[in-house]
Amino acid sequence: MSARMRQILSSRYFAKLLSLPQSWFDEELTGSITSKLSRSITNVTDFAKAFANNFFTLLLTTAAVLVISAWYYWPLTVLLGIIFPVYVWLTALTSRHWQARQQLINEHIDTAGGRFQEVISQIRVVKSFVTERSEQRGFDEHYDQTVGVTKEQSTHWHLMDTLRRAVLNVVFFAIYAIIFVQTARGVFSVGNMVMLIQLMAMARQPVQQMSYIIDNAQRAVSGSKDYFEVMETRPAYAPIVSGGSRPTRISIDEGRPVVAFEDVSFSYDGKDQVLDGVGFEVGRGERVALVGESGGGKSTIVNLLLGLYPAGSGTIRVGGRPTAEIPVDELRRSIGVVFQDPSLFSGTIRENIAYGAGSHVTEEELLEASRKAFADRFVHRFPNGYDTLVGERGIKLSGGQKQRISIARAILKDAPILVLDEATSALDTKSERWVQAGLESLMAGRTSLIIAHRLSTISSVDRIVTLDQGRVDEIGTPAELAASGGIYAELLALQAAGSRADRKRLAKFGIRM
Ligand SMILES: Nc1ncnc2c1ncn2[C@@H]1O[C@H](COP(=O)(O)OP(=O)(O)OP(=O)(O)O)[C@@H](O)[C@H]1O
Repeated sequence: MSARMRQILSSRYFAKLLSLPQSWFDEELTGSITSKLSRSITNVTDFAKAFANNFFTLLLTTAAVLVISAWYYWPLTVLLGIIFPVYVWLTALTSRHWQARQQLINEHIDTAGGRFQEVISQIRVVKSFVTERSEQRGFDEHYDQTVGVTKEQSTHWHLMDTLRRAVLNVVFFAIYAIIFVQTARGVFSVGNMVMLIQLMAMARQPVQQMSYIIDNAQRAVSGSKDYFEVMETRPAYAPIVSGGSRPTRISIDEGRPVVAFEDVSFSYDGKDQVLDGVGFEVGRGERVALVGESGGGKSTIVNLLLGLYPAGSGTIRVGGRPTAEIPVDELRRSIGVVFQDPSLFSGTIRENIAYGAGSHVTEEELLEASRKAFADRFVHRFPNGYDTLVGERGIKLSGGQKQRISIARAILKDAPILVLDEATSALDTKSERWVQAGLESLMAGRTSLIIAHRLSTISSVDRIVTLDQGRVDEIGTPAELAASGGIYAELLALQAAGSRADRKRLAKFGIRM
C-alpha cells in the first residue's frame, strides 16, 4: 500500500510541477521542491501504515471493552469514556506544539537541501572559487539550528507524554479502586473482579493506539503541508493548452508577419519595467537580430514569445494570431529554440537529439539532423557513437559539441520559427566554425529571431532591432543602421577603434568580435 501511495503522491506532484508556469520556478530552489515531496511521502505513508495496522483492532477492542464493562457496571464505562477524549486532547495539544517546531525544522532542511542541490550541480564553480568550506559552513548552520529546535521539541513531547501517562494512570487507579471496593462490598465475585481487571488492562491498548494514530496523523499533516501547498497552487498565469496528444503547429500564411510585437510592456515583479512599448515584426523567412545592452530585455522578449510569461500589456502575434489565444503547446511546437546554454539531459547523444521529437522519428531523420548540424563529425569519433552517455547536463561534452547537439535537436523539431541565443562563451575557431555552419543549416528556410553576440552575425541578418533600456531604439537593415548613428553604428565604430575601453563597451552588449 505504501508503494502505491508513494507512486500516487510522486506522480501527481510531478504532473503539477510540469503544469506550473516559469514564474513559479523563478522563486523556488530545486532541492527544496524535491525535499517537500520526500518528506510528504515518508509522513503520509507512516500514517497510512499506523492507521491500517491499528484502526480496526482499536475499534473492535474499544467496542468490546465498553459493552462488557457497561454490562457489568456502567460507572466503569463512564470513566473509560472520559479517558478517551482526555487522552486524545492531550495528544493533539502535544502534536500542535510539535508541528509548529517541525515547520521551523522543515524550513531549515528545505533551505539546506536547496543549496545542497545547487552546489552539487554546480560543483565546478564551487571548486574553482574554492568555496567548499563556506558552503559546508552554511549547510551545517542550518542543520545546527534544527538540532536546537529538535531538542526543545523533544523535551516538550516527553513532558506532555509523562502528563498523558500520569492522567491515564490516575484514571485507571480510580477504576481499579472501584473494582476492589465493589468486590469487598460483595457486588462483584472474585471471578468477576479478575475478569474486569483483565478487561480494563485491555482498555489501555486502544487508548495508546488512538494517540499513536493521532500523533502520526498530525505528523503527516505537518510533513505534507508544503507538498499540498504546491499541489494547491493556483498560478496567476495559466496559459491555455490544446490538450490533444499531438497539437498542430501554427499555420504561417504568406503576406502576414510571422512574429509581431505590438506595444508590448512587461515587468517580472510588477515594479521594474523590463519592456516598455516594444513593437517590431519578423516577416516570413526573415532573419532579425535583437541587439542591446546586457539586461536590456532581449531574453525577456524570447520568454514572452514562448509564452513562459504573459505580456503585461500589448499584443504578441504569431502567424497573425495573438499568442494569448494560441494553446501554449501549439505555440511552442511552432518555435525551435537554441539556448545560449545548450541544456542537455543525462542520457545518450541519440536521446538528446531526439528530445521532444516523439517516437515517430526514424533513425534516418535523426542522423540527417545530426549531419546537418555537423554533430556527426564528432559523434563518430566516440567509441559508442550515438549511444555515448553525455553525463548530467552534458558535462562530458565540450561547449561546441553540446551546441551542435542542441542544433541537431532543433533541426529535428523542424519548427517554422526559430529563436537563437548565440553562445557567448568563446568557442575555439574550429569549433565555432562548425557551430556556425550548423546554425546556417538550421536557419535555412526558417523565420529566425536571433539574440546576437557576434558583429558578424548581426551584419548578416535582414534586419536589426536595437533595444535601449527595454524600449526599441531603432529598426532597420544593417546598412541602414550603420549609417543612422544609433546603437549599431556605435558598435561598428567601437569594433573599428578596438581600444580597451571600446572592448569594454562592446562587452556591455555581450558582443564578441
Ligand atoms: N526571471 C526573472 N525575474 C526577475 N527579473 C528578471 C528575470 N529575468 C530577467 N530579469 C531582469 O529583467 C531584465 C532584462 O533581462 P534579460 O535577461 O531579458 O536581458 P538581456 O538583454 O537578455 O541580457 P543579456 O544580454 O545579459 O542576456 C534584467 O534587469 C534582469 O535582471
